[in-house]
Amino acid sequence: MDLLVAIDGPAASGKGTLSQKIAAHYGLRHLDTGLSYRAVAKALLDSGQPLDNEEIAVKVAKALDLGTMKREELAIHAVGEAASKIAVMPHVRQALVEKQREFASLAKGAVLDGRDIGTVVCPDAPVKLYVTASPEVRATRRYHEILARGNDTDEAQILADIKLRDERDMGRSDSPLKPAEDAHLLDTSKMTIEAAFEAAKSIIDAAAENN
Ligand SMILES: Nc1ncnc2c1ncn2[C@@H]1O[C@H](COP(=O)(O)OP(=O)(O)OP(=O)(O)O)[C@@H](O)[C@H]1O
Ligand SMILES: Nc1ccn([C@@H]2O[C@H](COP(=O)(O)O)[C@@H](O)[C@H]2O)c(=O)n1
Repeated sequence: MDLLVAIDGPAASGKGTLSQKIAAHYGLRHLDTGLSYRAVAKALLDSGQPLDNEEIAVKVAKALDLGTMKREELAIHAVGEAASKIAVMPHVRQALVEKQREFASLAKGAVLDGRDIGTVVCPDAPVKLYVTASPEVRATRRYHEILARGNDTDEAQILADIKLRDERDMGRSDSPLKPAEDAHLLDTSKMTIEAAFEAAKSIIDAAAENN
């Protein structure tokens, strides 16, 4: 299917899980754009460089090859926090958005997920979803995810981090996280992964019929 699906939402809302399932179901390529911000942040952390120097961060962003990003290496909670700090920098965003748009245009049908896909990266996408869940539900999901990876963690701290990250992502001046005007809202707080997928599928199938 030649279809572009834009999925946005806050941290741990389930947009990545949903995007993967949608991509597999419709035979589309998938780009988790959060990984690109994480990759830049991790490269800076690993090389002992500051997270608040835009010039350095832009160089790293421009050199990034989206094809080399490895989810397992970038999934660490602290890398997500660092990513949201460099994501406030307009020139870093510009460099990454360029690569993300290229992915979207080269692919014959794709799912992109992130924070600004429906509003900035692919504003003309025919299907846009804004996936959300309460901060408490998201913190509990992330807590269990970290425990399942065999790491110890503190759920209250995760909730505090999630709230801070929401503030940073929704409050920045460049490309803040918000639903596109034509996005379908999907609150998964009380939905299983399967139920969320079924709801998303109905939205996508209806949109595909109308196009
Ligand atoms: N509807 C759901 N019910 C229960 N657990 C869910 C649901 N959706 C996702 N999860 C789980 O919640 C966790 C976070 O999901 P996921 O990684 O997809 O979120 P995300 O929005 O992509 O997060 P991030 O922005 O931090 O990458 C995962 O462990 C996933 O399995
Ligand atoms: N399109 C995007 C995607 C991500 N970000 C920033 O990166 C952080 C990490 O993203 P995850 O989805 O992997 O959690 C996120 O908190 C955002 O600050 C972005 O700005 N735009």
